[in-house]
Amino acid sequence: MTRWENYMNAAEEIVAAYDGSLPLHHFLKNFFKARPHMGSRDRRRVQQLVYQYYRLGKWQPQLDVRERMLLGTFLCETSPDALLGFFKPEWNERITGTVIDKLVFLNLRWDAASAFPFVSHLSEGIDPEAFTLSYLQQPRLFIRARPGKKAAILRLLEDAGVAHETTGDAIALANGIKIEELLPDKRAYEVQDLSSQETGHRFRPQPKERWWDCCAASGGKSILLHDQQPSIGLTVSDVRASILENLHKRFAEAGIKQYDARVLDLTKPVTGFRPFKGIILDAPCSGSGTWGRSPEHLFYFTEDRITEYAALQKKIAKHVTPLLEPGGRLVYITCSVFKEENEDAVTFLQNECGLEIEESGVIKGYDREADTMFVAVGRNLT
Ligand SMILES: C[S@@+](CC[C@H](N)C(=O)[O-])C[C@H]1O[C@@H](n2cnc3c(N)ncnc32)[C@H](O)[C@@H]1O
Repeated sequence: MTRWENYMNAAEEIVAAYDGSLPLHHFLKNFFKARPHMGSRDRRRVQQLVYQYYRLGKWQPQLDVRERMLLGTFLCETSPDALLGFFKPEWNERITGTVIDKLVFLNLRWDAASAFPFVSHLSEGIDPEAFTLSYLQQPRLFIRARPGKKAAILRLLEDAGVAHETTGDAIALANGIKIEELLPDKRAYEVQDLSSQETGHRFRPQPKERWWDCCAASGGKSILLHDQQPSIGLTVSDVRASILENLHKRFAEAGIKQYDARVLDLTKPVTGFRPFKGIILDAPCSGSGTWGRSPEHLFYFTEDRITEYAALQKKIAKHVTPLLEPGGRLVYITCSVFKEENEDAVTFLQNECGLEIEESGVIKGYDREADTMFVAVGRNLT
């Protein structure tokens, strides 16, 4: 059997065994751990086949797993591929064409609604075809240069001959780059998606204000906020004590020492805080704006979960908004593309939480190899 056939067999075995209950990258880690004879090159190639299979979502369901993997490879790859050359040499000759050219060659039509069965839930302004086609590519890796560090980072990248692109403080790099080896000073940057960085344009903290990042996770938004105004009084919380451990480590690396951290379940009323000038509610959500990085969700996510997330977001919003000072601002963020988690949440913030909405909208990432997010700013006018 050739190497290519072995790769196909392993990838098929993975797809047959995987049921979506673990993140795919965890499942793959366990799968390869149990097969130490597979070298890193073999693992990478098998993994790529599996991801390309899921990138097609539920499009072309009549094809068997093998055919879908080859179709995924053809549509997702942009340079000649030895495995594709072995199984489908006539496709491999056209690999450098655009996705549209490839579809024409195969006499296929992209069907956004079958690739992504949740099209009817998309937030306003999202183009279904462009958005769903973006799942064929993994978004790029983005870092955020911390204040005063951008020039030094760019010098290091240039000296190492690493391709990169900058947008403000964001630097886009190819996936798979060994960032820790390239940029050993961890205080100089944070790994953070471009759209996620742009949510921070709405924070606008003033000196000495009190801010609360109420769903802080490991603190990506908090560090961004603190970099904008290091004199703020910062409170962070999350329902998971374990993720706050990561936050403490990340804050220490970022040189942030003064803050208050609490484990809080915001589905319950919150007591013991003085009101805040600013609250960041980076809500637990479907993550559908980031599925280009985890395309297995295209296959395993179920529609009923949209309603569950929307209910959770409303419950949290209802409990945190009373902690806004008069004139204080709430920045509501999701990495979702579903209107139930976005526009409907804004209506709720306005009608049920009494906030005046200053701005709201999608931050598109799908047309620039980044995640797609949603942000709204509401003010307490009482
Ligand atoms: C989108 S993540 C936050 C990401 C983070 N702000 C960042 O920039 O890295 C949402 C967080 O909400 C937390 N969460 C979920 N349910 C919660 C609840 N009931 N109360 C408080 N936090 C909750 C999750 O543990 C998760 O860490």
